[in-house]
Amino acid sequence: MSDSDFPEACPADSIAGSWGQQAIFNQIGAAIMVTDANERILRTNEAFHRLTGYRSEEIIGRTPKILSSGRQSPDFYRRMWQALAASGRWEGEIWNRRKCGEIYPEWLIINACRDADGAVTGYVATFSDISKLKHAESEIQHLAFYDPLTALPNRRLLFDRLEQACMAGKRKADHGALLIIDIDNFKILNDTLGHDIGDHLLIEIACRLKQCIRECDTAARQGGDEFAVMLEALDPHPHVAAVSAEAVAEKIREELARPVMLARGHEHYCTASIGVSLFRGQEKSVETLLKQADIAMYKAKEAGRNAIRFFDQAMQTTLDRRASLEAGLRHALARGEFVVHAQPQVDAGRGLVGAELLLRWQPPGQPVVSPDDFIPLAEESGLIVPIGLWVLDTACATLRRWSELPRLRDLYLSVNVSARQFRQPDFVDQVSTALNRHGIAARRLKLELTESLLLDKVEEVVFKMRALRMLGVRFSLDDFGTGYASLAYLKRFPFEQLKIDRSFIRDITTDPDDAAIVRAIIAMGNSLRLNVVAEGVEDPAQHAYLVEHGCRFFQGYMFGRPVPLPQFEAALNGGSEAEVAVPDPVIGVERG
Ligand SMILES: Nc1nc2c(ncn2[C@@H]2O[C@H](COP(=O)(O)O[C@H]3[C@@H](O)[C@H](n4cnc5c(=O)[nH]c(N)nc54)O[C@@H]3COP(=O)(O)O)[C@@H](O)[C@H]2O)c(=O)[nH]1
Repeated sequence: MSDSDFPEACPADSIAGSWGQQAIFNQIGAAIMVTDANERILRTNEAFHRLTGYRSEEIIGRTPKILSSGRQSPDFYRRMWQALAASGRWEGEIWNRRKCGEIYPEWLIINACRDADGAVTGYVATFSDISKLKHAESEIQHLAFYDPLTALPNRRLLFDRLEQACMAGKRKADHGALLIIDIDNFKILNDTLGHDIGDHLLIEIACRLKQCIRECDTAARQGGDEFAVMLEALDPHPHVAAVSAEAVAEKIREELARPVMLARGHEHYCTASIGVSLFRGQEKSVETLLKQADIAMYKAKEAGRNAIRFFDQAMQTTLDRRASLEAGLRHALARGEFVVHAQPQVDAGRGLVGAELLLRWQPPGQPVVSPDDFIPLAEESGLIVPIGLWVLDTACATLRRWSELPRLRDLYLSVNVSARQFRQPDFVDQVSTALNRHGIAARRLKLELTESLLLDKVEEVVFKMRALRMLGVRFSLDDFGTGYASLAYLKRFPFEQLKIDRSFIRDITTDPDDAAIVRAIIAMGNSLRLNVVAEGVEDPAQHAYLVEHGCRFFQGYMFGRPVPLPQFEAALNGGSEAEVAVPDPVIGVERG
């Protein structure tokens, strides 16, 4: 039965009396209470007794005040009576008290009863307990705004609170600070010890973060191993605010560095990289603030992790430059602004065995942009996929041309393949399409991969490499020594070549540690039957040392700097070879 079932114009006692059949009244699921015009209770039903705990004889003749919880203000009741007087009806949420003293929320509908002259003769109230509904609502609310694992506010709630803090900051002129806290090497812990242990660590981190901040601050989990802390009302002076924020960041860093006892007896030492950005009022948007703190956090990572970095103007300048570079990069391919340079690779007798193709970006009217500046950007934005395809296609087209020139047809060409490009599901197809389109021998194409690619989804990487090896394509491991892969680990991957990173070659004749590392890499590489290439060879002393210790292939300024591809081809194909700066060039055939 709904409230509309009650007649609008009828005397209350007639409802009580004429519906005299208490049995019918009692079958109604909602609690019902009928009062006279003075609010004296005339009649109630079974549902009323179940809900309030009062029996009929305890309640008849009393007023509904007996149910009052005291939670509603006098103003609330004033408005309720105004509505009843005006429209004869009121509906809303109200907190009442059961006989046992328990306070509960109910949805209450009151209809005024009037006689034929329109005078109020009483009221009929129907109500139901909405505790379960409220509980479900608050659970939904919790799930929407809190992280289920750590019970910390989630990214959404943090965003709301940042917006509120910025609005409050405008009035108070105080600076606040946002700290982005990323747990170093969390992925390794998760992958090696399992997700349960990873979860355990995240919960412990959440507890420690809460201990480091004041009641008015917010600690949140952004997702994964990234947390955030919002510090409010620090100081009107940015320097003072920065000092306070740094003190909290340092406290967090120290607190997180204390050992954590994980399940199965693992004692874990955790470090964190923390980025800080100050804010005041609405000087910047919350999106900008989050971005800035994030950039500062990446600076902390770049500084070797376990560090704190503040976002500052220099970082903003970098950000602006990156944004304009990215905008330009989006059109660079379509506008034909990319070119490739080639750098020779030689054997121990200085015979040319191949070349590496290196990408250059030449925006019109501007200086050439170094790949070190635009490749990371292209990777982040995904543009590396079409750009990498273009390089691959250019390499195949070049090999096709070379195949018809006797002095060049035995050379191989190496191209760099970024992790994101390699991870494309159709990467194998992309390579084989490029090979077929130009009809070249796949063994002349060498793909340079870096160690970082080998640390994740190993089976997938091996599968793709094997598929391409079956076509004849060869693989070179680039920048070896800078990552984490050991030579034993490398045995799983079908590499044919290994390039010692140039940072080890630079001081090889003066730094005994670098020299020892290089000797070990050459010895192990040779024993694994890999062609070891030393890159970055700049002078004869480095070259002599490398030859003496068994290195057989070389790349570096000593044998030729990267030059535009047409210049490289012209020099080798009948032109002046000195232009390629390959001293004593002997066009050789690759060994091994
Ligand atoms: N995913 C792709 N990455 C690419 C591509 N083209 C280049 N790159 C990567 O960019 C990084 C920088 O490259 P670059 O500025 O071209 O530097 C190369 C050489 O110029 C430099 N080099 C070579 N010899 C010497 C030397 O004797 N001294 C010295 N100081 N530098 C030297 O080394 C770079 C070659 O690096 P590598 O590829 O590791 O062999 C670089 O990481 C490129 O990989 C591309 O098309 N796709």
